[in-house]
Amino acid sequence: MNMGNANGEDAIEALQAQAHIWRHAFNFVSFMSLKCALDLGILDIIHDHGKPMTITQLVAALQILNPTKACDIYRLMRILVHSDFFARQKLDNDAQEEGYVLTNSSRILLKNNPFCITPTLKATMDPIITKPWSFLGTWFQNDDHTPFATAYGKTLWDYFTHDPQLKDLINDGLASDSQLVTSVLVDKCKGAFEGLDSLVDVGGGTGTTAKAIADTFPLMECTVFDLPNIVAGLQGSKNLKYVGGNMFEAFPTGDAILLKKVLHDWNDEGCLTILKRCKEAISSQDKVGRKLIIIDMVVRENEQVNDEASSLTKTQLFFDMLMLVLVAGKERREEEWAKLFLAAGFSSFKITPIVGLTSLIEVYP
Ligand SMILES: C[S@@+](CC[C@H](N)C(=O)[O-])C[C@H]1O[C@@H](n2cnc3c(N)ncnc32)[C@H](O)[C@@H]1O
Ligand SMILES: O=c1cc(-c2ccc(O)cc2)oc2c(O)c(O)ccc12
Repeated sequence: MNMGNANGEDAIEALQAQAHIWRHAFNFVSFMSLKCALDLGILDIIHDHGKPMTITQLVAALQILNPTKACDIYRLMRILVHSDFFARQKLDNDAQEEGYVLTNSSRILLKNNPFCITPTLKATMDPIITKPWSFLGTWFQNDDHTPFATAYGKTLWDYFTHDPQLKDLINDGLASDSQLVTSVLVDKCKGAFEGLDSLVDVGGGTGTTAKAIADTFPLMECTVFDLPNIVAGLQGSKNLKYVGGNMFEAFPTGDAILLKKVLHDWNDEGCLTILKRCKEAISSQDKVGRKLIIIDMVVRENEQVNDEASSLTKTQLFFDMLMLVLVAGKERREEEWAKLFLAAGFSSFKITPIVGLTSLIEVYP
């Protein structure tokens, strides 16, 4: 563009650029409007109503005390319809009046949906988690570990020790995310676990994934290993136990070690230490078929064949930035994974995309 001598075409280009910038700058509006709908319980109210719900019925159910705010609920619903979280439907075939109904994207946020990801969303939407994004620029020009550390002067894990509520919020979020991935895992990727007598889920959190594996394979001895403050007081079962410790020091051995969304929390140096420990832990077994099983993202940066693939990659890149901001971790491409496995002394690996963003990676000693 010629900056000094603007003509009509320059102005059209500038208007398009402006619209593009505003669209991105206002991405947070959808996010915050959805947060408001969740805070007010609008999704469950519309679901429990059982048929399209008019704006009048919704306002009444929300018990809006100040009548001047009632029409603002319409404005909130309008942006949420535009973002595909709700749709408008005729009350019945002949009627002109319309009401709000849920869409696929809001049904998954209902409290009683077995795959509800509302806790994950609530964790990412929490002001403690969103504040460090404002420190990204400052962080690039200082020596801090993460923008989170720039904002709070401590790591996320240290923050948990003085704010158990944040710890529970993030753990509930990760557990709700695990529910969905794990149900697909034990169904579509069952073969990866068959024949194993023991499995240690390192960094296994509160055990959602290991519980599902232990239930699917009752003869497998499963161990959830995580920091002592995460596993304290958790009850195991016949073939599931909890062990507290530090994965950078030592963890129990097994035919298979599982690392689910653990390596994305660490930089390459941290991952290498964990991977070498995993290799030692499975090498001490004499079982044929022993392996490391990783569930994490494999970023498909250069393979966008259609709009859906391109949108999945974009979401993976968003998570990559979240890991940078919170924990100095990263989401990795296949070549980056391969380099780490080779450096840790593994001989080969196999990637199986599970569904959506995540893949199963089997790594052999
Ligand atoms: C992103 S979470 C993943 C949890 C679980 N695997 C899942 O998919 O829901 C990472 C886990 O690593 C654990 N962790 C962090 N540092 C650790 C350490 N030094 N030793 C053991 N576990 C650790 C955290 O407590 C957390 O539960
Ligand atoms: O807030 C989060 C969210 C995730 C997360 C959720 C869903 C996915 O499919 C991948 C990642 O992971 C987190 C994480 O690893 C962490 O250390 C802190 C926060 C979060």
